[in-house]
Amino acid sequence: MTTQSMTAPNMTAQSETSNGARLLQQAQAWSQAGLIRKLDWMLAQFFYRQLPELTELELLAILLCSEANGRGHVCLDIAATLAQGTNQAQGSIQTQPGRSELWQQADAGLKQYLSAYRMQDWLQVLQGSSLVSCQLHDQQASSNAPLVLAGSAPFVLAGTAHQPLLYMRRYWQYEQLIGREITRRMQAVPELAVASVGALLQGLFPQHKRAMPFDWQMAACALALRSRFAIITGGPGTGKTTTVIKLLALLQGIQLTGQQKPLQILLAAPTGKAAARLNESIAQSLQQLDVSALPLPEPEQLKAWLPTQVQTVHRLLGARPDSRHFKHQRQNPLAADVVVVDEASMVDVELMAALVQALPANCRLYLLGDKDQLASVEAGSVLGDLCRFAEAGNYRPDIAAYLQDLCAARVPEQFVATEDAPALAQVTAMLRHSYRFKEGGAIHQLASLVNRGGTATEVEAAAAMDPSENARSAIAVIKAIAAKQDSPVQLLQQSMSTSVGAVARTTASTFAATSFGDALKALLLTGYRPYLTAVAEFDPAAEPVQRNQAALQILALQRDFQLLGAVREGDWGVQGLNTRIEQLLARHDLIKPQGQAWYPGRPVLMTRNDYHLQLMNGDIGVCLAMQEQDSMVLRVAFSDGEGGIRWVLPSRLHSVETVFAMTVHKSQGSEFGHTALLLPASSSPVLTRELLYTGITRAKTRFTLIYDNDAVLASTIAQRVQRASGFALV
Ligand SMILES: Nc1ncnc2c1ncn2[C@@H]1O[C@H](COP(=O)(O)OP(=O)(O)OP(=O)(O)O)[C@@H](O)[C@H]1O
Repeated sequence: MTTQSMTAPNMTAQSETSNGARLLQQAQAWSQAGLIRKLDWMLAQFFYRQLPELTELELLAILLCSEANGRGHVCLDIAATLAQGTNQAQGSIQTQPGRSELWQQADAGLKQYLSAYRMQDWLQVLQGSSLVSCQLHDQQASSNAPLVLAGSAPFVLAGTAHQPLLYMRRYWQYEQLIGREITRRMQAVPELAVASVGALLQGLFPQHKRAMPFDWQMAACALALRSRFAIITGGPGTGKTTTVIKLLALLQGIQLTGQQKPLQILLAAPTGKAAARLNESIAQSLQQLDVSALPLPEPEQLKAWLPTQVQTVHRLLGARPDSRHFKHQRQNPLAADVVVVDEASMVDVELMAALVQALPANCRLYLLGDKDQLASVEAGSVLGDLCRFAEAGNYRPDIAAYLQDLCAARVPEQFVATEDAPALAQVTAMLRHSYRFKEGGAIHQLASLVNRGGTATEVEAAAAMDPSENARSAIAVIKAIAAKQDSPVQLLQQSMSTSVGAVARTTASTFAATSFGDALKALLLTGYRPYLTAVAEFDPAAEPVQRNQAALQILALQRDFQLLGAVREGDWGVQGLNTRIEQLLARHDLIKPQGQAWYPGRPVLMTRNDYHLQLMNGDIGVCLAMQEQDSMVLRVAFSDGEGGIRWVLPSRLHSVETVFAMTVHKSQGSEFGHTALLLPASSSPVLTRELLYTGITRAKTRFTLIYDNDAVLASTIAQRVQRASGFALV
């Protein structure tokens, strides 16, 4: 491909139609260069074939809208695209070395296309397009407006004239649906007998056990009680599960007091792994729940009314194989009075829309999650968008007074706002104190520092003018945290400059030796040795009970160390790492693959739900050899979530990958004893503060950051995930 083939449009001489054809030619080159996806180009081409009269700008809009969806945006933010030009477009680069020159050319070509049009041109063309329904509205428009179906055009132009947003129609409908359902639930404030509720609340949060004068966990319960929709957000270990169990106890306590039947409560999480983890922490929270001080005739009865089983959101909704549609939807809603979704940051806009549609009208919906974690892999960042008031509180004076009544403590002044503070803020609670990591503990310190972009306080973070400067100065603090004696945070600098060409020239056997430095090798060998030693000691002929116990032990040891990668592909992507780690472990006799895909000790990650095998996306299993009758066979051991083992034939596992290393995205919803995160050598759009924060917060006891240079670390801290959406509605 030549430079010329990717150059800019000639807007003047040609007719619009032939410009359209030329744009598609360019788009093909852009997709070959990795700037956009093939799908984006093909979509624009499809429309052009159907409607050859489409103008260049309409085709460009289709192309960029599709490309934006591919990067997780719900819509194309036209103003941001025009303002940021290349920066915005750079988000689509898949860090694939060797592509960069072509990519730069493609990027320059696209930039020229963008610079040829002003916002007015976009608005004019899109408003007049047969492909676009126009739903532009004034920012002040009522959020209670009924859902307008916007005809049947495949695209919808929404937002405002200053910030127009172009949607593929279905994404626009998802947003409308979610907004409408949330607004409806927030407006339907249930009747509360404040005095008796206050007594129950005081019983669950006795004064002497409160960590600080104003207990945010208690406030979260109080806020959620008065609404059919609420959000509880907070970092790891801030007590989201503990709080929601108390909230559910309160709701059932109110039922008991009023001699009503128990509420039907359903608990869900987006992945099997997250559901399994929530199952464990629910069990722990229930055990710790002290109901003795509750003003009820038989307080212990309350515990029997609390749910213990968590399912995936897909299972809850009744997913159908190979279908986007669920068993439960508007015509066949869930039988539930309360639905709680944990790890809600991982729920994408499509799944959230399916969920809210499946709720009966009076059902309460509570979302829990860490707003600062990476958003869902699919389009949308629903929790992050809905949590935009969480830091500041923004409670109206009447809500602050209500909280003071119920919690017998004043809401700190900085969190109280004016009468017209947004409705969403009144149902959002942020838990601000970590009980798992010692406050001031090194991992917690590191996570907070990264989360604030290197600034000392949240207020400074919000006001930061130069994120790069803050991020650079944060590195000295990170080094100081790691340098403390016995620090659970470790920094490991590793040269990662090996180019793809060099890798190709290196034989497989010498490659690992040259690529992993001694310190990294030592880290990996120490990390994997305990579980691989247990695999080697696994007795293939043991009785089933002993066998299961040994397998459970191996799975627990496997979770003690996990390497996380920032990207999938490239020199230091997860796929390459897994291959090289296998080679390293084989050289040290810790595994014996002998050229086979399946071998004892191979850890595998489920990449899709498999309902037949009852295995969920995110489940991790370990391959083990065992004796069956007279022959040795391989079986993969997965936890069954109830303290037992599910043994699966390797040949039945179609959607698995080796997981010595996994991506940070896949690690969401999981925790590991020692977590090591590897950042690649050069900055890329995928290296963001949210990614680093998510990686750090997977660590329970130790965290190691493997990185090449300070610059990549600084740019990772400075760069934020920004996803376009129209959730300014609630
Ligand atoms: N108010 C509290 N006082 C003392 N300990 C608490 C309190 N709240 C929570 N904890 C403890 O802190 C730990 C973390 O709590 P919990 O699991 O509820 O947090 P979480 O926010 O749900 O965590 P995760 O990050 O795993 O989602 C638990 O051991 C819990 O018992």
